[in-house]
Amino acid sequence: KTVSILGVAFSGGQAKGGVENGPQTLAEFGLHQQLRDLDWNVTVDARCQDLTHLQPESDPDIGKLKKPRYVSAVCEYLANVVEEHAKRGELVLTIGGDHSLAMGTLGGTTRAHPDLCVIWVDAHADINTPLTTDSGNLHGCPLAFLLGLEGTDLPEFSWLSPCLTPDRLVYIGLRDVDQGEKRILKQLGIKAFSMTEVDRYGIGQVVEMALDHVNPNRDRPIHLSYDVDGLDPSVAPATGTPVRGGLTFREGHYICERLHETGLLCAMDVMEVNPALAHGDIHQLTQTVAVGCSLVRSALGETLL
Ligand SMILES: N/C(=N\O)NCCC[NH3+]
Ligand SMILES: [Mn+2]
Ligand SMILES: [Mn+2]
Ligand SMILES: [Mn+2]
Repeated sequence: KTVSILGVAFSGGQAKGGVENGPQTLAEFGLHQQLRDLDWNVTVDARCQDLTHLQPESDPDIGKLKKPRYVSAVCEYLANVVEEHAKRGELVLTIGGDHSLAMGTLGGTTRAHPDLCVIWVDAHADINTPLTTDSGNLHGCPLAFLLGLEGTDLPEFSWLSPCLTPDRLVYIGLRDVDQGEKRILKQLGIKAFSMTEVDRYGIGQVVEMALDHVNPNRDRPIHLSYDVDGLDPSVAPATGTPVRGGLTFREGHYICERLHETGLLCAMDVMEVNPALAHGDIHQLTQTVAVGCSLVRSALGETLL
């Protein structure tokens, strides 16, 4: 079994510097060898390492959207690389970088696995459209583009055809959803297990209900898109938009352990690790990087016993 690791040093979907160093910090923490030790054949694809050459000379806002052409170009490139690895039957592991990259990862994996389902672990819904976004930061919008929602049919994103339907998406960990996003979730009937449901039912039940919703016969490939801010800030402090009341260390890992058990994981994204936001505290940095690596190990088969 082969896992292809794509480190994508990209921060264009949001405004805080440092998230582009996520991939390197996880690599330096030893992630690659850790996966080899779990009997994975690890290939590291460096093509997405540094995509700064894709940044256009000028990239004026489109409406509120910031750096639209840069984000689009990076995601288009990433989608092609992800597609290549996914079509070879490899598990595609993308280390970000900000969550706008999901337009690339899911853009690529859905070409190889059109019947896939998505488990989106995040404090945020990341489903703002160009019309509902406040900040214009595209890391808050990837799912709107992937679902082809109103206003996402921009010529600058013409390479990305809608590749996801609402019934194939389920969230775990939501607790900071914009008003416009709440409307969209309701209108589209998208299943979301917020932290309220995690507390009400427990993570074990939540993951089963999530799988029952998007993968009732347990026969669809699963793309796990993991924003580390889904975890509580006490667990993963070095991230751009921390929100209190998140998943515990164990809840965060249980999701990965359970998804490994399905044997259906085709891709995993680990997004929004920002080493620059450790508040100068080496422990907060190490803690966040360590949890990023352990989430991956759990999704790739590491067990406690
Ligand atoms: N981390 C973020 N998304 O996952 N930030 C953007 C969301 C703001 N509504
Ligand atoms: Mn996110
Ligand atoms: Mn988030
Ligand atoms: Mn709890």
